[in-house]
Formats: sequence, C-alpha cells, structure tokens
Amino acid sequence: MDKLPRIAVTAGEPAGIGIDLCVMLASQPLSTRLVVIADQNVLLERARALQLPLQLHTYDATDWQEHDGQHHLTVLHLPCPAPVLAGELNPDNSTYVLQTLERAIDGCMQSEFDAMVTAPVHKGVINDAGIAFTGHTEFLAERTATPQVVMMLVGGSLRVALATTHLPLAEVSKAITQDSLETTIRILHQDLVQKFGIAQPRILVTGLNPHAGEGGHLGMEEITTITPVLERLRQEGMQLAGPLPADTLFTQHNLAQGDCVLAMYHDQGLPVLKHASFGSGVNVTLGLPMIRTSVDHGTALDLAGKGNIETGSLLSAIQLAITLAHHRKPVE
Ligand SMILES: NC(=O)C1=CN([C@@H]2O[C@H](COP(=O)(O)OP(=O)(O)OC[C@H]3O[C@@H](n4cnc5c(N)ncnc54)[C@H](O)[C@@H]3O)[C@@H](O)[C@H]2O)C=CC1
Ligand SMILES: NCC(=O)COP(=O)(O)O
Repeated sequence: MDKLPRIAVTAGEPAGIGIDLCVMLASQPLSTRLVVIADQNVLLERARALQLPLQLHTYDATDWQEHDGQHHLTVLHLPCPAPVLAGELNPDNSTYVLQTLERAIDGCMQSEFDAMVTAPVHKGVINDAGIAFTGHTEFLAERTATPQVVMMLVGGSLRVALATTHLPLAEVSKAITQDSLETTIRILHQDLVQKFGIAQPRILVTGLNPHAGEGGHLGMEEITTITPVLERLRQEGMQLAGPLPADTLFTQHNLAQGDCVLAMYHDQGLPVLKHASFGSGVNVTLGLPMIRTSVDHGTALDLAGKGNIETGSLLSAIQLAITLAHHRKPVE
C-alpha cells in the first residue's frame, strides 16, 4: 500500500460514548486517512456539551486528507431519525446505527475503505426496536456472506479468541460441534499467521467444563468434541495445547507457552482479558474478507456527554486497523 490507509469509523449508538470518542478523535493526529460515519449534528452537539473544538468536513471519496488532529473530522453524514439525548437510549435510532455499519461494510467490500473500526453499539436497544441483533461480529458475517468468523480480543500481552460469541450460556455446549470448532481453529491459525505474522502459532485451547471435564466426570465435551478436533489438526502440524482447565490456563506460566488462548465462550475468556487491559484492548474479527477492529468496551451510557472517558481502546483499534491494512496482501 503506497498511500495512507483509508479507515471508516462507525460512531455506534448515538446516546453512548461512541460519539464522544469520535469528537475526541478530532484532536488526535494519526498516520492515516479517516472518515467517521455518523450524524454530523449529533457530533457537533456533543462537542458543544463536552466543550471541545470540532470542525467537520464533508466526506468526498475523491479527496481524502490525512487525519491531522487539528480538531478536524471528516464525516460521512447519515441522519438520525429521532432526537439524541446523551445517555438515553431511543429504539427509533436503531435503524440509523445499522445503516452506519452497512455503509462501512459495503465501502470496505468495494475497496472504498481499507478497514472499518467500530465504536460501541447497544445490542439491547436494537433488539427493542424489533431487529434481531447479537453483535457486530455476527452482523459482519451475515452482511459479507461469511459462514463462520472468529472474535479475538487483543490486550496487553494477551490474545483471546472465542469458539462461540454472543450466546446464552445454555446454548453454548450444543453450538460447539467438531465441525464448528475445527473451522474456528483453522480461521484462527490462518489469521495469526497471515495477519499477525506468527509463523507457527501456539494456540492454548480451554476445555468447556470445570477442570476440562475431570476425565469425563464433570462433562463429556472435552472427550467427545474438543480432543478429537485437536488431535486431527495436530496431524497437520498445528501447535495446539489442550483441552486445558480454564481456571489455571490464565496463569503467567501457562500463558507464556502460547501465542493465543482459544476460550469456548464469551465469559470464559473475556473477563481475563478485560481485567488485564480494559480501556486499551482491541476486538478484531477474524475470517472476514475485510478488516474490522473495534473497541473493547461498551456504550458507557453513564459517561456519555460528560467527558472523562478513556480513548485508548479506540486509538488502539485504529492503530491495529492501520497495521493490518498495511500488511494486507492485494486480493488475487
Ligand atoms: N463493541 C461493542 O459494540 C460493544 C458493545 N457493548 C454493549 O454496550 C452496552 C453496555 O455494556 P456494559 O456491559 O455496561 O459495558 P460498558 O463497557 O459500556 O461499561 C462497563 C463500565 O466501564 C465503563 N467504561 C466503558 N467504556 C469506558 C471508557 N472508554 N472510558 C471510561 N469508562 C468506560 C462504564 O462507564 C461502565 O462503568 C451493552 O449493550 C453491550 O452489548 C459491550 C461491549 C462491546
Ligand atoms: N464483548 C465483546 C462484544 O460484545 C463486542 O461484540 P461485537 O459487537 O464486536 O460483536
């Protein structure tokens, strides 16, 4: 890539801190070209509430500028249908939130953008609007017609990927089949090699049950599902440890043996990562035909419009998107 990457940032739920983060981004120089997809009036109003300087430029796909950090922001304006009050959710704005995502995804798929970075959405209010939605990860998979993707969070020295994403706990066991787990590990392995430059990734795989099933006395999934997949993929040369008891896998000694942990479900892996790096971690979707990174936190409605929020996760997400965009091989 001979020019600076073109990054589309979606501002997320308009009542949340995604808008504040985008306003604050205007004062942060970055070695990239950047467009925020959001309602321009909501951005201006939030800047006034935060008493921060902000000058908007209308997005022009033929005239990208470097993001200079001099209080300028390039905006691709999509209007919110309902008034926005910081901290107060309104289901009438959910279609707008999804339109910002669709615009960014379509732009990435058509090579208008090199990557998309997402500020947080509120999953509950989108569902309150009558739209089935579990997360960006699943939405991106559907919109790009990708049968399976993998959520991975990167924070500090940790990488934690998940075998399942946003599922009620009661549905996790049956969602992990030999086929789904094998595909997850293949995607994870491939992207660690190709996108993260790890020639021979060592993946530490958790069990599902306490003590990785205690030899079948505390659950059978390790024996019937996880172990056969790991044995099969080891035959291909993949370096896979496990299934390992999740409670002791995250000790420093054990983590030093791997490049990435594959946890079986959301709350098995992410609390550890967020404990280690909340506010500077990055969520990256693997297996997509495009680059997508995201903040590690949610909409923080309690803080919207008040100032005093951490921008580290958004900046890290943009930085990772820039790095991945520079490394991306041209599509063949
Ligand atoms: N990438 C995304 O779109 C994500 C969206 N969410 C959604 O966000 C909504 C709220 O989720 P919660 O569990 O309440 O998590 P949350 O991350 O919004 O808030 C948890 C705590 O962290 C604080 N916090 C979050 N971000 C912060 C920041 N940048 N600086 C300072 N403090 C910050 C909040 O004030 C709150 O005390 C949910 O609907 C959830 O689904 C959650 C995680 C990621
Ligand atoms: N805990 C991660 C999270 O909820 C973000 O998910 P997604 O919206 O990026 O799929």
